[in-house]
Amino acid sequence: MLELSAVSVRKRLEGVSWTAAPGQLIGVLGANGAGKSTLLACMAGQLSPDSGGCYWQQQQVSRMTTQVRRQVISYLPQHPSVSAPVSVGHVLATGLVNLRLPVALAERVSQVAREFNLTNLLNRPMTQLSGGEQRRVHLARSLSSDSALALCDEPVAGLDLYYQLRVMELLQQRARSGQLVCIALHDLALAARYCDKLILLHQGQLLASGQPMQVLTTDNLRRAYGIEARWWCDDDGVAMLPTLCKGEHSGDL
Ligand SMILES: Nc1ncnc2c1ncn2[C@@H]1O[C@H](COP(=O)(O)OP(=O)(O)OP(=O)(O)O)[C@@H](O)[C@H]1O
Repeated sequence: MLELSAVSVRKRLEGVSWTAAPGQLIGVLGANGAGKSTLLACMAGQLSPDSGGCYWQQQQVSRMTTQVRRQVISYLPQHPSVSAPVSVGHVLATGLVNLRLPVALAERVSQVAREFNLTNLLNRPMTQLSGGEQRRVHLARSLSSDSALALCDEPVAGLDLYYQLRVMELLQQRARSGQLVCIALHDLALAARYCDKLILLHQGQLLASGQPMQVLTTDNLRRAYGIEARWWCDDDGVAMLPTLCKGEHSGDL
């Protein structure tokens, strides 16, 4: 069980509380600057809260050793960086912190590469990939470990439509196999279609949480984003047409 209890972080997040059980795909939503990345970084133990706490199986994340945290939590930040000109295969292998045997490691790297259509890129340096290809490598790396909690900040940003759907399905599969997966997301239709539960932030505070259609209400969307939304749903999925609210805006444009 993941439990956030009245977490506040340097005026960027204020008193956010919620819980989530393993086996769920959780979407963290909100306008630019709402606090999504701050929340994920805090859950990953990259930022320590000023007050409150983030607990995984009753252990405070900020008090875990780095080694334990890397075994329990995989975290894909919004802007991961690779400083050295390393190959795709090398980046994938560094994500497999829980595997020690070289044969098992090599097999798992091939498997992950196949899953994310990266087999042909395994020997290429990261610096020679397109933005979307680099994103897929980072995603593959963060989802390749058998950590119990996976945190991904905007996993589908910069991906084409095929890979957006493919990645959302993979994230859903991870959740169905028992992982707790939390992602920050801007696409509300993908959130409605794939996530089990949504957390909607507004100006660093929790505006709503629950099942997608309980959270994505007209009032909440107007308040959080300054938009009106029209929805279409059928057996194949969910689509949304957003329009700006007349005479008001949630941002600072
Ligand atoms: N390193 C930092 N130091 C101080 N304030 C920061 C820092 N990073 C972000 N902030 C501020 O904290 C608030 C929340 O930022 P955060 O990155 O969590 O938003 P977000 O919801 O992820 O936004 P986006 O959708 O634009 O990625 C914003 O007001 C931002 O300006």
